[in-house]
Amino acid sequence: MTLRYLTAGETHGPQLTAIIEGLPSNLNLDFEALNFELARRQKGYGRGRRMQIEKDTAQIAGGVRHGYTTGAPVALIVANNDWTHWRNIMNIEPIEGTDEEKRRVHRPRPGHADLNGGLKYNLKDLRNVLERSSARETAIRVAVGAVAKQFLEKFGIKIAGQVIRIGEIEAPPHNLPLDEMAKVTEQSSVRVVDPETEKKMEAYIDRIKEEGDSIGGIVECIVEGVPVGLGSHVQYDRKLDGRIAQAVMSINAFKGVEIGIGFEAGKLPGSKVHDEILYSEERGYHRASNRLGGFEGGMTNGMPIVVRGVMKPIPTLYKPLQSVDIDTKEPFTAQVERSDACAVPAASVVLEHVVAWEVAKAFLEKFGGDSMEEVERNVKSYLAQLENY
Ligand SMILES: Cc1cc2nc3c(=O)[nH]c(=O)nc-3n(C[C@H](O)[C@H](O)[C@H](O)COP(=O)(O)O)c2cc1C
Ligand SMILES: C=C(O[C@@H]1CC(C(=O)O)=C[C@@H](OP(=O)(O)O)[C@H]1O)C(=O)O
Repeated sequence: MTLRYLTAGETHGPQLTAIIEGLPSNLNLDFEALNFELARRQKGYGRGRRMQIEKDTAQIAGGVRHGYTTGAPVALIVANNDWTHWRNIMNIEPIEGTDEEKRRVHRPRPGHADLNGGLKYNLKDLRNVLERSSARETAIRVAVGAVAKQFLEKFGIKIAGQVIRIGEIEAPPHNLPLDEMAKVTEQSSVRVVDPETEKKMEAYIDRIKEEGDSIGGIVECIVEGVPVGLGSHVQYDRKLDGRIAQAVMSINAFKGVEIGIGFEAGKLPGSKVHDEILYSEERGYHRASNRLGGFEGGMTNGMPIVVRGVMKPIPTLYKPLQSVDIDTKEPFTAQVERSDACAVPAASVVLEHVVAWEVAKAFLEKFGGDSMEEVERNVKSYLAQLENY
């Protein structure tokens, strides 16, 4: 059984829902850790007022008893506190009233899904598009990814993320071990290690906000402890680097993805790109460097997976941008309600979780098993095979 999930729910509807299928039984879930991940996603300098309304926690509505998975589908719910303010507007039953009362949206925002979704689904109320295209959905994706993260932790696989750039400000490189990096970035309002960079990024976001503008950036995620051989070279849709790229690009506002040195690889000769192969008794096969970010042939090579994604600036701007009213076909310059000015720190948490999911999925494909005990046996026997190779 492959691991899979679907989500449903609107940003101003009552809740977001996910169903995960294919998790082995007897996985002990730590609810506190799960909710901690949801809280992490809500933080970050530059977020709008919505995050003060929400206090995301996950409820489990199926597939878990006494803290352990049963092998049945796991149902997760994250409620929207803001729904109470949108009850009438989001009514599922038909309601009488004017457009104003229903708050019909007829002015599409450049950069958001509004116009394309309206045209494609033949919807004259663009709210029907934006409600689902909103990155509110990343809350439930983080809940799903947090379950995957906990599964991976049982096998010694750890994941952490950081912000690399916000607009013009780049974080300097550092050599902190993964655990340390996770601890330090957790204390940072912009998820960077260096306090000077944090200050600069905060000031930069303030300036952007004052100008009525928005800003994007670059985020990174590192996965350590991954065994050799997740994913496969034999078929395009089994290449794990390709699947991770798809997952990263599916995060709202992401416009690019890199594995390892990524686009730099196009500028350098092969001798400065490929990671030389070494062997020692204690470490077995390993690499002299990790420029390829843990992948060759769509398979993990045992080095840490390093993934970066670029987030464009938030589309909803206070600064007017030209658009066209779908009722009158007249141009207008958008005036806006509330929005995030910068959600890059939050996006770095989302990145960690979508990557965790893809790694967990590939892990279960490789090792199989209906219970944690069965997966553990399969992993152990594979690791013994590697040792004897
Ligand atoms: C964590 C996060 C928060 C976001 N917050 C906003 C926001 O407040 N306002 C907005 O217009 N877009 C926001 N976005 C981006 C939009 O959801 C995204 O641009 C939109 O769904 C269109 O999809 P696309 O940019 O991937 O093409 C956010 C994205 C993320 C990842
Ligand atoms: C709700 C979240 O992000 C939202 C993503 C979003 C968008 O258009 O993507 C727009 C904003 O929502 P609202 O229009 O209600 O202010 C953000 O707050 C969240 O991250 O939990």
